[in-house]
Amino acid sequence: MLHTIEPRCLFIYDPLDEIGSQERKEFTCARVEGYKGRRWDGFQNNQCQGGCLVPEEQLNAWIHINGQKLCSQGLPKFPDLDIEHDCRKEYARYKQAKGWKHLVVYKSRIHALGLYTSRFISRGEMVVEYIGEIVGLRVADKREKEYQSGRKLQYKSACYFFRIDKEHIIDATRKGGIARFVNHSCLPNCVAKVITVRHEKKVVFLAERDIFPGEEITYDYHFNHEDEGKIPCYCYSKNCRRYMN
Ligand SMILES: C[S@@+](CC[C@H](N)C(=O)[O-])C[C@H]1O[C@@H](n2cnc3c(N)ncnc32)[C@H](O)[C@@H]1O
Repeated sequence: MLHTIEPRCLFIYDPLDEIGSQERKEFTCARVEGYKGRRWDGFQNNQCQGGCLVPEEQLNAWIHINGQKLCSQGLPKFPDLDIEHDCRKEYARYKQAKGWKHLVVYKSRIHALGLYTSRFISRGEMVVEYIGEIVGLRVADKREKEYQSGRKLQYKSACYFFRIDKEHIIDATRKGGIARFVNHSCLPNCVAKVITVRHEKKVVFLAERDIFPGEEITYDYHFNHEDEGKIPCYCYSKNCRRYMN
């Protein structure tokens, strides 16, 4: 399947609409792939607003490793997403507190691997940064073909491109962080946002609501609806649009 990295293919998505601003940006996850879904083995049936809870013993293991408490008591309060707040400050806080330490890559019932939290995350908190190589469209096009060709088999089944603006893509395929494992949901618990820190663009995922230990971290990929071929969605949320594009 093809990725949507050409400008004409990409949906112009404004995450700021979702957090109450009129300002428009142009970025999204740049990935298209058909997938047949997976059985729900190993997962509890109790859903949390489209989230996904891992088996309890697994969660206990993570909490044991991370030394985290299951509840939000004692954690600092973060501002509501409706209220304008300084994302750069939140970014600095995340970096200082090593905010990614509580995130775990684990099998997902949505697709292959997913990213989970082992601790409570408050609404408005920065969850993770999408890290990778920043490349131009031409390089991204070339790499896309390379990844899709038989030569790089390990990258064939998943693509880790995130478009940050008209000219740049973050490629997390070979050099990337754990945010590349964040799956799409039609009822996500995070929203993606591009911020500028010291003249550099960063992609950050912010919690759109409180997220509980064991929940899978998700955001809405906002794939372009005009892409040829429908890509089935397996987010299993109650308002699933059935297709990612
Ligand atoms: C950035 S990867 C996400 C991580 C991926 N699960 C992995 O294990 O590498 C994006 C790809 O995951 C798959 N995916 C993510 N969310 C999905 C969903 N809701 N339904 C179907 N496939 C999904 C699609 O193949 C998509 O192109």
